[in-house]
Amino acid sequence: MADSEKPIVVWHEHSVSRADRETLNNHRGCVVWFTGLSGCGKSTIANVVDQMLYERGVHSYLLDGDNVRHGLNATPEILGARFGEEFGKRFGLGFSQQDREENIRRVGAVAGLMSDAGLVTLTAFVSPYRADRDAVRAGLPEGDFVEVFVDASLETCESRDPKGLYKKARAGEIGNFTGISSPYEAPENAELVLDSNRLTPAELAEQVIEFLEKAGKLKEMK
Ligand SMILES: Nc1ncnc2c1ncn2[C@@H]1O[C@H](COP(=O)(O)OS(=O)(=O)O)[C@@H](OP(=O)(O)O)[C@H]1O
Ligand SMILES: Nc1ncnc2c1ncn2[C@@H]1O[C@H](COP(=O)(O)OP(=O)(O)O)[C@@H](O)[C@H]1O
Repeated sequence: MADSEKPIVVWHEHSVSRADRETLNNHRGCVVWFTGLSGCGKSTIANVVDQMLYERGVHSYLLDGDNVRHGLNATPEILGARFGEEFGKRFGLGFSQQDREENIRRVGAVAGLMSDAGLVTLTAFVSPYRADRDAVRAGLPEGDFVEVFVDASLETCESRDPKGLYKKARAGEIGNFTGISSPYEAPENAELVLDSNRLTPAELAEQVIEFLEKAGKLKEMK
């Protein structure tokens, strides 16, 4: 590509800084990244944490895999139904390793912007590949990424199966299904491991809040 054809994008500095926004919010921003098998409890626990933060006056937002895959990172089927099959194939994200990598890259970028805006940003994605999660961590300022492994065995998740997906995956109706026909790489150095085989979502959410408090993320700044 000739130099004259290269797209030119230049970073623009904003006058309101992250520190300004954190002072206004009276707490720090960060990314709390929930990862684990489908059905391990990511959405449920993150939702309880979100509610607890809200009640404490902490500005938070939950990015949830199932929801984000309806909009920003819509699947080929959803996009195809709206804009045509060709468009869906080009821009939609499915569940191949590469599509999951791009899903997590984009979510990491959005979560980074939201924490820069001073929000405690909660994310609930299977995010099965260690390298993808580590890349999100590496792209954020030191200490911003709090990895929370929601640890539930495949047996536990399969017995919950609220959407009937494991049943379909076992029957071969869904391919590349995490834990069945696609890998899950558990974190090796997560900030927090939640025992979702034994404890309730409320107990586990309490552990997340305690961690955030100890890590100084909820500290008053005024
Ligand atoms: N093949 C396959 N593997 C895993 N999960 C599947 C699959 N197909 C559909 N689903 C449903 O999509 C949800 C996972 O989306 P994510 O964006 O979190 O996945 S990933 O991080 O890109 O791996 C996941 O949601 P949760 O059950 O809430 O985890 C499933 O409901
Ligand atoms: N710690 C837990 N103990 C028992 N049941 C749970 C727990 N966490 C979640 N559940 C239940 O398991 C199912 C799957 O939870 P969900 O939050 O949708 O998982 P994920 O988002 O990881 O797919 C739901 O029916 C939820 O009520």
